[in-house]
Amino acid sequence: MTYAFVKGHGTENDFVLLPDLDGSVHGALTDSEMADRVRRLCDRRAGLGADGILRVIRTADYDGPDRPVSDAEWFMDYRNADGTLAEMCGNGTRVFAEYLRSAGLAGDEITFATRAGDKTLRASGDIWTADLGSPKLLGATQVSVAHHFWPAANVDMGNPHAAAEVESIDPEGPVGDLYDTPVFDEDVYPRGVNVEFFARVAERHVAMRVFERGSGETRSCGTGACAVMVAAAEADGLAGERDADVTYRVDVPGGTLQVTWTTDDRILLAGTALLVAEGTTTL
Ligand SMILES: N[C@@H](CCC[C@H](N)C(=O)O)C(=O)O
Repeated sequence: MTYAFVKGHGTENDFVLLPDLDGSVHGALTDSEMADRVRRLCDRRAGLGADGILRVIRTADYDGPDRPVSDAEWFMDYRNADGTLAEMCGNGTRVFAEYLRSAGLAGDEITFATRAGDKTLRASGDIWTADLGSPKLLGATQVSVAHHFWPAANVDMGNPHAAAEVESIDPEGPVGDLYDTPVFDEDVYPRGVNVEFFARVAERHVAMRVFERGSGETRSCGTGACAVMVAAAEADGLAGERDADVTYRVDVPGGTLQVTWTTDDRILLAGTALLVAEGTTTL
């Protein structure tokens, strides 16, 4: 079977988009067949290569796991490179919105469904800003790599994060090459976790690396950048009531994101979204 794909990325967190505009292209697959297809597509040697898949489907046509309850026309069916489902993908929301705009299916503002609820995005030129809703600060936890241990903030952005402040994110330092999953508390995160390491660059400016659940180390993670911002802001005493919005610059290996925590407790993630290729595949 041959079907269409589009390749895109947000700060080099890359995705294969699968337009499934009437639900008939991938809808006939069982869950395990779909997971196999995702792994084949994301394979960086034998496939197209991606950190995850964004299936573009009408909410009413989606009949798979975690069916959203939403009046929004479109559903972002996100899957990690290992075939697992995730609730949310921050960079993915921008790339998904850019696809809908470029296909003439949306304008500069759109609300669509995700497994973590409806999300609204607005574009200004090639920068999309996603309103990812209120973060949940769930206390302190711990992560470790190669017998180095760090306290981490447990932040829920719709999906789970452990954000650890470190002296340096240099791969030559204690954080290392992040080939393997950092050790985390499985009682706190029974369904796995995305682990971020961040270091201070300047006031309200941090740099991070991430090991993503289901994808390994990636060049960027939007919800991870939000979790890092929330952890840094909490450490800076800004997690309580704010009388003005607070913005942090978050550098990732693939670029730069801006994260704003508003006075009404919403997290706004701003960054680029680029579509770089389209074609057909038999994978
Ligand atoms: N890269 C994404 C997060 C994708 C999901 C994550 N790996 C998970 O399993 O929760 C982002 O930009 O937020």
